[in-house]
Amino acid sequence: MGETFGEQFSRIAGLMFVWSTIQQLVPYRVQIYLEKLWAKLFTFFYPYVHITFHEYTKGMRNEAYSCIGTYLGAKSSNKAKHLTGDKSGNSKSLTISLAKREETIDEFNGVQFQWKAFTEEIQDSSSSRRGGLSIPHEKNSYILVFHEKYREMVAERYLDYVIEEGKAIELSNRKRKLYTNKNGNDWYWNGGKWKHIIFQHPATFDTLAMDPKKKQEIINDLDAFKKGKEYYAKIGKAWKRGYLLYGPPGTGKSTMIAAIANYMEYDIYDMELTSVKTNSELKQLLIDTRSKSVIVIEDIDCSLDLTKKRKKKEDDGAKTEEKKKDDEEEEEKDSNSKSKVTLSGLLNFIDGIWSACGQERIIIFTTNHVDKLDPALIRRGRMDMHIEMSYCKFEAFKILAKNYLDIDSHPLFGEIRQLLEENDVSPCDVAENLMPKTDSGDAQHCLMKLVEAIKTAKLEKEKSGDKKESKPRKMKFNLLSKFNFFKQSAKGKS
Ligand SMILES: Nc1ncnc2c1ncn2[C@@H]1O[C@H](COP(=O)(O)OP(=O)(O)OP(=O)(O)O)[C@@H](O)[C@H]1O
Repeated sequence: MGETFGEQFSRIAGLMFVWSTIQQLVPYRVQIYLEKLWAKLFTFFYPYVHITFHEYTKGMRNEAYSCIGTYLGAKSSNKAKHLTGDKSGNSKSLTISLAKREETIDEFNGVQFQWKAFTEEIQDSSSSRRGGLSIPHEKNSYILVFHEKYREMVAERYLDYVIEEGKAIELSNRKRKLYTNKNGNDWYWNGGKWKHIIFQHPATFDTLAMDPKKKQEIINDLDAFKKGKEYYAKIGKAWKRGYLLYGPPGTGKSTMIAAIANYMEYDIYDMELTSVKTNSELKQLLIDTRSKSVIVIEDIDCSLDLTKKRKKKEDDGAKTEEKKKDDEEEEEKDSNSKSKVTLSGLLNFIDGIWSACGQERIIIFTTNHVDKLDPALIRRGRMDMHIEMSYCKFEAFKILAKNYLDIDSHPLFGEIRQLLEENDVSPCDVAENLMPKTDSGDAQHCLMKLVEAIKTAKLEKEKSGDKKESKPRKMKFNLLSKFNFFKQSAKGKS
């Protein structure tokens, strides 16, 4: 495979010329015989196979083309002479690709494969026919050339390898996105059902304050899921996993979502159910999501009145006809202003439709009130893991103290341990007190502040006589505002 494309083409052209001359000189019967001989001769003189990967097929962008481009760019950056560099908004670093008409050799299992970036200029004949200017546009493709004895290797291993490698490089190089189906201003919208911004959030499992054992269980589950492609295919199930995150406000449910997305290197789709009008719109939204993503429905109990129908059946038995009618009218008014997504629509969303629209997705529901949810929605198999995000106990506190104050121990730790055992304090409230307000704010000062805050909250609770109810958070932010805040502050710092 030392020849260039140019040399190969001139050899083919020579052979073609000989063949067309023969065709004109000999009778038809002899031509048929010669055709067979020609096929053998052609293979003998030119034993190479060409495979073309176009950028677009049937109007759709060909995923293989972009994976091949990424792979070749990475592999040939120190070999090919003409390369192009691109730093598009979606990529973390400079992307190198083969320049137009550039060739390169790739080696796989000791065999050499020749690649060429091919560009064909096409005149738009329809516009010139109508008297307008004919606008040239380009049709790009990559051509792979190999000796025909490697046909099997190419079909069974080499192409899979190139595409998988390309995907992996694309994944590590791309900026991840946070999508929403909600109306908003500063979102990038590409005509589909979702808009997006770049997802940047610093949360990791290291910074997440929770019981270390529980945390490890989640990490193990995610690891198993990541490696589960063959397993899910073997058992005939869609490659997806469902997590239900429940717990009081400020215990880190959204932070956990960010940590999961960062750990898995997935995009996030924040599904605002109240903006989805019908079940078919819900289905379309799901079909529009890409693999390697976390699909989140926050505060599922508030998004839809999923429990209404079930409860209504139970209550209806005890009502008078007049009361029933009044309630129905009230409900109708209510439902006109609300989403029409039903529980069964949502259940289809979780299992049925999944299999039809690709793989490798995690779906997360969050709620402050797990007891309000319909059991059908959260049964195991739909929500595979139920994760309780609870109040801050000492182990979780130590993680926050390390994150915020960079300390592993302090004389006040004993008292704090005791206070956290006796009182329900959310990690959010602990974090707020541990955050030094000025650069000179020292650990001692922050820990004292925390002790005081817990004691004051305890006294207030005792005064009001309500020992169980936790104080609701002053303001409720959705996932997008929370994550966008991190993005803005990261921008501010850079
Ligand atoms: N477990 C935790 N580990 C680390 N930080 C936490 C944790 N819980 C809360 N925080 C801090 O508190 C803030 C609020 O937490 P977060 O929004 O994740 O809670 P939430 O459970 O999603 O709350 P809500 O139910 O009100 O939406 C976070 O930005 C983070 O700084």
